Amino acid sequence: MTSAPAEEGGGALRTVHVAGAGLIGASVGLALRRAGVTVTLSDADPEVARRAEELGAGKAALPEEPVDVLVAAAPPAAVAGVLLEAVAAGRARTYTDVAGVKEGPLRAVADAHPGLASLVGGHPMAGRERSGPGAARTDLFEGRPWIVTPLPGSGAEHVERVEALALACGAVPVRMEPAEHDRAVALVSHAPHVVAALVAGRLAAAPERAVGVAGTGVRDITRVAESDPAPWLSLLTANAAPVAEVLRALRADLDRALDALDALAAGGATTDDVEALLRAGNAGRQRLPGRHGGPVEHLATVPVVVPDRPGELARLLVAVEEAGVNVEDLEIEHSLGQPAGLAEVLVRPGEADRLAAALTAAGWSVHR
Ligand SMILES: NC(=O)C1=CN([C@@H]2O[C@H](COP(=O)(O)OP(=O)(O)OC[C@H]3O[C@@H](n4cnc5c(N)ncnc54)[C@H](O)[C@@H]3O)[C@@H](O)[C@H]2O)C=CC1
Ligand SMILES: O=C(O)C(=O)Cc1ccc(O)cc1
Repeated sequence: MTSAPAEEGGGALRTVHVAGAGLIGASVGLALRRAGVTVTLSDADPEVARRAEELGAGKAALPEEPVDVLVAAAPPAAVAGVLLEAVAAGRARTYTDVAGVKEGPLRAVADAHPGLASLVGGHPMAGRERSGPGAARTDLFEGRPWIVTPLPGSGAEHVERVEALALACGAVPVRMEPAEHDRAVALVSHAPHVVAALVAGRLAAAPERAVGVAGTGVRDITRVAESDPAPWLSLLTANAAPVAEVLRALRADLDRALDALDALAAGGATTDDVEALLRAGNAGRQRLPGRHGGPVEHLATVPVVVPDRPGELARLLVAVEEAGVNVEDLEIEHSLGQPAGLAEVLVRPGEADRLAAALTAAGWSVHR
């Protein structure tokens, strides 16, 4: 679908060049093309740019004229080099990036060009565990925060143009200073990643019989530990000090939890301290915004037994559609060798009873 060029702030956004056509660069290209923007793409590996073009993310070429915005979508360690080359070649009116750390890469460019008004950092808070253009999605940024980090020298029109870029990608722009950004992502993304890796690492050499009885809790808390280490190594290298600060505070919490558990194990202590840490967890989790950046959406789960036969899941989804209910999310629990799996259909709370009744009437086994 193509619409008129994106109009919000800083004038219309008509032309964008994306340097780095991997997961994020190609997703930016796809989203901008959907918004009617003309996109050109380049990559250190021309084959990657060609694949992104094939998927519809833009034309694999350098721009012939300066574009409205150049987006550096290379790994964090390469971003400053990409921006410096582009600024030297005069490729755009406004320059931005999407790297997951902001202070280091932006300072390197600002140091070479003090007071450069056309430079504004950016970081979409959306990603996937896979990389490369083949993993790109047009709707990757839909409803997600896109952190925009102006520098002291950034001009207002350039900040607005980067916000227009975020909006054209379907994201919600949020302004922060680079250092505030780096502390925030250390807290909500980088340190949690390290903790997930540490928890999952405990399982690596554990007895098979213990790992074999794992349920959904440990899967939930270790999901991101499945990611390719390379991009996370770049992020942790570039944001080491803020991440260490979060982990040091966590170490103090862990020491308090140990004291409380040791006291319980020794007998005679109350459960107050352990309860306090569990309640602090409830309070923190409650503060996480929902998928669209608003308050947490509490979805209702309708668990349905799905026989392990080809086409059964598709048949279930058709039955949900026939019930007139929108699927907000879908999770599948399935153990090897079992003749059936459990599909957890997540729907708006007001619709769960109606869906359960409709599926039961249609012959599905609903576990509620
Ligand atoms: N993967 C994720 O979940 C997210 C990543 N980001 C940021 O997006 C940026 C790109 O990450 P991904 O798309 O995930 O990685 P990716 O590995 O899918 O793509 C990066 C691309 O940059 C290219 N590249 C490397 N050096 C280059 C250079 N000097 N000039 C031009 N292209 C170059 C690589 O060949 C590769 O195709 C990173 O800075 C990352 O921090 C931001 C939000 C989420
Ligand atoms: O880790 C997270 O919180 C994500 O939601 C995915 C992600 C990974 C890397 C980024 O730079 C930004 C977002």
